[in-house]
This record gives sequence, C-alpha cells and structure tokens, in this order.
Amino acid sequence: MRVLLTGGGTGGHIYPALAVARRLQEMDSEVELLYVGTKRGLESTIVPREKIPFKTIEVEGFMRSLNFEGIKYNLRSVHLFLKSISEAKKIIRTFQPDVVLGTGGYVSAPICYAASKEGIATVVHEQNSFLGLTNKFLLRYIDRLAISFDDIYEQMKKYQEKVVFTGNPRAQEVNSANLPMIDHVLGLDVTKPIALIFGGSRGAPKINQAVVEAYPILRTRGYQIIFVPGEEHYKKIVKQLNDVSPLARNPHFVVRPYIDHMIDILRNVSVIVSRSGATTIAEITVLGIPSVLIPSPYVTDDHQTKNAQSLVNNEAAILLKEDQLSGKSLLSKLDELMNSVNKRSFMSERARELGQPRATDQLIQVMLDEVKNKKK
Ligand SMILES: CC(=O)N[C@H]1[C@@H](OP(=O)(O)OP(=O)(O)OC[C@H]2O[C@@H](n3ccc(=O)[nH]c3=O)[C@H](O)[C@@H]2O)O[C@H](CO)[C@@H](O)[C@@H]1O
Repeated sequence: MRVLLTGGGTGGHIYPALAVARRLQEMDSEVELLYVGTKRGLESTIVPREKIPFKTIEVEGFMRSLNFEGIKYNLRSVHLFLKSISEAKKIIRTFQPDVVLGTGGYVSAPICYAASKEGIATVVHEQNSFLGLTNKFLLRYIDRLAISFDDIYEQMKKYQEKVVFTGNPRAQEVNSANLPMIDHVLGLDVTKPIALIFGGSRGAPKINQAVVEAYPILRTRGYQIIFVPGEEHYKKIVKQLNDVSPLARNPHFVVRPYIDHMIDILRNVSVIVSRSGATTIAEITVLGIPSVLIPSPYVTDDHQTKNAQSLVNNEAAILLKEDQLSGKSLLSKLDELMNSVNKRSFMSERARELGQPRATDQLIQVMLDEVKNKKK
C-alpha cells in the first residue's frame, strides 16, 4: 500500500501524521510512505529525521486583515495556491498513493484538494475542537473528516455524514511506546517529581518570561524542572537565567531548546505547564499527566481555551489565562501541584478518563475503509 501524508507548519499537525506513519510501518513492513510539507514548516526538519521520504511544495497561508498589505499578501497566496495544486497533482501522479491523509496546516490544502480531484481516497484529521480554515475549505472535497473532540460535529452542517470520531493518533503512540525503564532523564531523578514547562512546538514568549520572573524563587524550591523555551528563544532565555543564577549551579533546573524525543520525557514527568495545543492535550490525557494549561490567545476562534476547557471541566487540569500569567501566578500553580501527591493522583485519574488510547488504529481503519470504497 502507498500512503501519502501531509500536514505541517507546527508540531501539532506533524506528530499525528508521524504517529500514523509509524503504526502503518509496524502493521505492514512493505508500506510505502511519502510525506509532503513545506520548506519553512517544522516538518522539513522533523520528518527527514524519521527517515520518511519527504517532498516539499511552496504554499502560504492567508492574512485575515484586509487592508492594502493584507490584500497584496493574499493575492500572492492565491497565486501560490493555484501553482501548488499543479505541483501537488504531479507528486500524486508520480507516487500514485492508495490513500492520502492530511493533518492540517496550509500545505495539506493543495495536496488533499488535488488528491480528491484525482479520485484518490482522501482523509483529513482535525486535532482541535474548532474546524481550522484549511479543513473547512477541504470538507466538501474529501471523503472523510476524522475528529478528536465530539463537540466539533455541530460545526459540520451538511457534511456531517463525512465525519467520524477517531481521537488524535499521537495519543496511542505515546501510550503504547515500548520504552526501557530508566532512572534518570536529562540528568534528573525520575523517582522524584519532575515538572515540564514548554509553550507548544515553537515556544511561547509570555510563558518564557514568566519562568524567568519566577526563577529566583523557583530555583530555591529545589523542584526538578525541564524548561523548553523553543529553538528561537533559547539563547536569549538562557542568558537571562544565567544572569540571575548560573544554570550550572542549579542542576535540578534543566533548559533545552527543543525536545526531539518528547515521548521519553512525557512518560517520566509528574506535572506539565504548557499551552493547550490539541496534540499536547492528547498526550496529557492519555498519559494522565496533571497540568497547568495556559491557552494561547493568538489562535483562531480562541480554540486553545476550548481545548483546555475540556480538561478543566473534568477537573483534570488547572487553567491559567495568559492575562493572569506572571512569575508569581506560575509559581503558585506549580507549588499547588508539586507539593501535593494527592492532588496529582486525583488529576491524573481525571485526565486519563479523557485519553484516546486507540486513536491511531481507529484513524487507520477509516483510511483503509476509504481505500476499499474507492475500489468498489
Ligand atoms: C500557535 C498555534 O497555531 N498553535 C496550534 C498548533 O500548536 P502546536 O504545534 O504548538 O501544537 P500542539 O501543542 O498541539 O503539539 C505540539 C507537539 O510538539 C511536541 N513537542 C513540543 C515541544 C518540544 O520541544 N518537542 C516536542 O516534540 C509536543 O509533544 C506535541 O506533540 O497546532 C495545534 C494542533 O492543531 C493547535 O491546537 C494549536 O493551537
């Protein structure tokens, strides 16, 4: 079977596609994969490292504001989009996939559109509790839309028969990974609580700033912390922290620009402080990790607040709004969780109730069903 995967820009769109890729390879050693992304998206570094054949096309998003600059930018995007459809068709005709899976981000629009026009089984996965712009556009052309939050169903209107609930495939991957038992991770003792602080796949300056503000007190608490400010912000943040107190003298406070093998870390942390991107949510719930969620207010239709709310409503996470985020509030939420085993185990159970441990297999089944349907 030949499977074309596409999706990108940020990790939240890439890791679900990779979870499907790895599971397909486990199920069928003969499966042929091709991943199509853009040069600028994170996929251009993440996917080749996974040794999955990778091709790029040029495509850009649209600007929401319609001032002169916005219109100029959007005209260029329309031009690129039309060009990218013919590039996509070429890739599809050469690779001849049995099925195409799109996991969102601009790049999946021309690929999934072209695939459906070429009569190929096309499945799109939406990670969020809100239908993204790309997926909204694709809905009328594709065969199935797989979703991760039930309440999105209402937004589908006349396309509801295409919608199927699978969950986010990254959940099954992090849950079923066969990892050796270890006693240390990044030099920290896994038998004692570790908190992981990060701001999605690209880092979040406001979260980074709050950590820098909290650091003078945080370092004296002696908590084990893994802090991931994001590649782009790493150098500046390390300098700011070192100015307060050299990191070398605080071995329980580990800072990394990006974590390549997040599964190893996730399986060994007791608390997470992060944005509420949908794929992070899928990981937190399936593993039952207590969390402090700080939704990004800069995303479409405030969807990260909706993502976070699904956990908060089940008492599985603490919500910290960005406008209330400071060194002080971050420290107080961290204290609340790091100092109470009972609270952590209660939240852990509540989070796990929302986990989706069979999501990859369910999504693959939908893809296989569509391949069969096309052959009928
Ligand atoms: C600003 C923005 O547009 N964010 C969107 C983007 O977020 P973003 O890409 O940040 O997505 P998520 O939080 O959903 O996923 C991040 C992924 O990156 C991984 N990770 C993160 C840091 C690191 O060092 N190493 C690593 O592997 C996480 O474990 C997770 O698997 O896509 C999500 C899924 O559509 C959306 O819900 C978010 O709203």
